[in-house]
Amino acid sequence: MSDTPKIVEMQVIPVAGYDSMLLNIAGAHNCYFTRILLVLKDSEGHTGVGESPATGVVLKILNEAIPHIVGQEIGKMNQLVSDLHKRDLEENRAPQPVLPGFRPWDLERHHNAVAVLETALLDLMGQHLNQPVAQLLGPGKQRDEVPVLGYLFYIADRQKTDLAYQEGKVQPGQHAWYHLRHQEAMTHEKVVQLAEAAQDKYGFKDFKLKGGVLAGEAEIDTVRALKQRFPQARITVDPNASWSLDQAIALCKDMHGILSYVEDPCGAEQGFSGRETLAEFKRATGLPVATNMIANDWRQMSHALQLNAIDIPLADPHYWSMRGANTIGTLCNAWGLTLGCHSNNHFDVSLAMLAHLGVAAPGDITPFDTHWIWQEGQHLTKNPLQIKDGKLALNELPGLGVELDMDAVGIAHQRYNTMTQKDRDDAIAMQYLIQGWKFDGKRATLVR
Ligand SMILES: O=C(O)[C@H](O)[C@@H](O)[C@H](O)[C@@H](O)C(=O)O
Ligand SMILES: [Mg+2]
Repeated sequence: MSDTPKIVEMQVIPVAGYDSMLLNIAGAHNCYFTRILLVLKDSEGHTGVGESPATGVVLKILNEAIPHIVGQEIGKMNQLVSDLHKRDLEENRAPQPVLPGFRPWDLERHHNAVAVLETALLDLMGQHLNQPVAQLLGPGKQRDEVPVLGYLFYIADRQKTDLAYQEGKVQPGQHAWYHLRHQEAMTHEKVVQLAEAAQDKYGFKDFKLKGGVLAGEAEIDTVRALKQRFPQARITVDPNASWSLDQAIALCKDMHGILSYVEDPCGAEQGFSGRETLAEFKRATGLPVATNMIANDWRQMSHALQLNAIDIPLADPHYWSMRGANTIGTLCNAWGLTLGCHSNNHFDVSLAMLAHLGVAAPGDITPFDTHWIWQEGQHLTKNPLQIKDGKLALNELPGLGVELDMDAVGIAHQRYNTMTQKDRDDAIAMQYLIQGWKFDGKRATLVR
């Protein structure tokens, strides 16, 4: 049996990039977002990479995994991933520090370690086989392009803080989007202006509004304004389950033809799980439901499907893993559901991960989430994919198809090292806007 290449080096590199003061139920994004790059080098001279959300727990799990990975053959990928999953679960079972600004869907972050290892190994395996990662997922490549949506946020006034947000100064010849994405946008008009600039720059046909920020009625009015400006667009809103079931029904029941689907309109309440309240919401409104909060492992997924609670599972490869998310795509195709993909702020390695997942997903897919438009320009690879006409397309390279720009990675790593608060905590920036602000999953961020 011929050996496959051996892993000769494993680097775990936390990095930070600039972010805008984007608002959501957890508060306001700080001026930096953090990610982890996992870099594997093998005896054939190939470099495999993966990107993950960054928490101290994920860093700890990955760094402790190094001696278990280096020296192993890439052909043992499944064994290496499942062994790490077992160690990850043990880490999970240990009493976890309650993260500041803790949010129920943060738990999946701890599976990030397993997912990012699998991604880097798939990158190496693809290079060894001279195939794109998409061909190693499920039934292989299904399409050439992946539709992605314009992910819109209300943006707070960064000048009310002393945090190091980018000003986004108008540069001659630069697209207006690069200025607007740093400016306050708290009205329907300003959000529509963001959508117009994003559509002009990236060609989006569909939009998602991050809700859970203003009163539900105001956010529905913003959705109406977006639909009026872009009558052909599929539009959704995601209040991260901060609306009560009754409130969600009242806000959405008359939105047929305006909202194409709703993401996590409600969640656990009064002893009922989010799976149960979403099922009731669907029955009451007839609107399709997407989620990245209540169907985040196979046990939750089974209950969600038995209750007919969801239509669009947002399978994020950063916690399901690339192959886990692709399996959900297979399940969606067989069971009449529609695959979507959740995102957090990310760099261009994650952009490539989303693209390979989308290219290989069987059946119909809904436009994938991506936060890339908020970070585009901060490249950590030499050849980032581009969003054109609202779509992503793979390049011709094997594996993940990315080549790290180690100078840029070094700068982003240094930026991470300068940060005092490294784990995400949206309450910090939010407390500049509302003194003493605390996270409350059932109260919109600015409704205090
Ligand atoms: O503020 C954000 O970037 C979003 O609220 C995310 O934290 C969140 O996970 C979002 O992407 C989602 O779809 O729920
Ligand atoms: Mg969501």
